[in-house]
Amino acid sequence: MKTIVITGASRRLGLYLAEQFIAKGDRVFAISRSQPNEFTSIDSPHFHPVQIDSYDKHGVEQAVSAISAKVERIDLLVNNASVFEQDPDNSQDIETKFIALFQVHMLFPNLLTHELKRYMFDEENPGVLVNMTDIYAENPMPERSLYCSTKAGLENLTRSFAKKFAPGIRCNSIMPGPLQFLPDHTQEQKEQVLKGTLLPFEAGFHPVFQTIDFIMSNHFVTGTSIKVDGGRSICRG
Ligand SMILES: NC(=O)C1=CN([C@@H]2O[C@H](COP(=O)(O)OP(=O)(O)OC[C@H]3O[C@@H](n4cnc5c(N)ncnc54)[C@H](OP(=O)(O)O)[C@@H]3O)[C@@H](O)[C@H]2O)C=CC1
Ligand SMILES: Nc1nc2c(c(=O)[nH]1)N=C([C@H](O)[C@@H](O)CO)CN2
Repeated sequence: MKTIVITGASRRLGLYLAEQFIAKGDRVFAISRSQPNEFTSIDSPHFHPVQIDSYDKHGVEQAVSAISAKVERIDLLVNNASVFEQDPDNSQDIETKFIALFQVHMLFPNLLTHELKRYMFDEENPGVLVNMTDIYAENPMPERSLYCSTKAGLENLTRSFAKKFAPGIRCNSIMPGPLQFLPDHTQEQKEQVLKGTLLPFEAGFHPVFQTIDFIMSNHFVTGTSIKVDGGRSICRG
């Protein structure tokens, strides 16, 4: 049984990963700001919801307090929480929005990783860190510059972590493409995205689970990023 910590676990990819690892027989600490109904249907003594107030320093303290009381070893930390928002129309709102995105995409993952690394660091059996970034970290959408730049920051942090923590922790990122649209995506937006994707379909979340499984099983992979994007990153203009 492995011990897995996932942030942003209340819905979509985070929830999917939690369910998959529980189904595999692993122990999961699901960090989220809310306790969705779906959590009650995960009927396992190895499922541990960890509720936090927000993705900031206080939230890290809440998560670490709950997790450290129950673990001696963490095999995988997935920094998954994310805010997918357009840039504000009003430049006066940039500071507030930028700080919020920085907190979720960079500060929280950084602080949480540093607080939990003592449970992951083992030169004989390195723990694994996976940061969820985005293909748009490399080739940004100008209308989402705050989102893209903070995801790019998480990309860079991942490489720093790989250098800092080797050989005791292996640190990598996953850059997804269109996994699953959000409810507020219009049909036109969806068609636009898939038209610019070599494999033009919503992949769903399983390809990310498969990629994490690969990263965990391959002991010579660290400091890199794996695109799971249907070829969108070489196709989008
Ligand atoms: N879905 C896709 O097609 C793609 C996804 N990705 C990346 O993959 C990861 C998972 O994607 P997906 O499941 O769609 O992510 P979501 O947009 O569904 O958000 C995931 C989690 O992030 C937290 N979150 C969302 N909005 C906010 C907010 N405004 N303030 C604070 N926390 C928030 C929530 O955590 P909580 O549970 O605590 O509420 C939520 O469960 C993300 O890092 C995303 O950037 C990248 C490219 C494509
Ligand atoms: N936190 C999120 N980040 C991203 C999402 C999402 O739903 N939540 N979705 C994308 C996809 O690119 C989607 O918009 C289809 O293009 C990017 N990041």
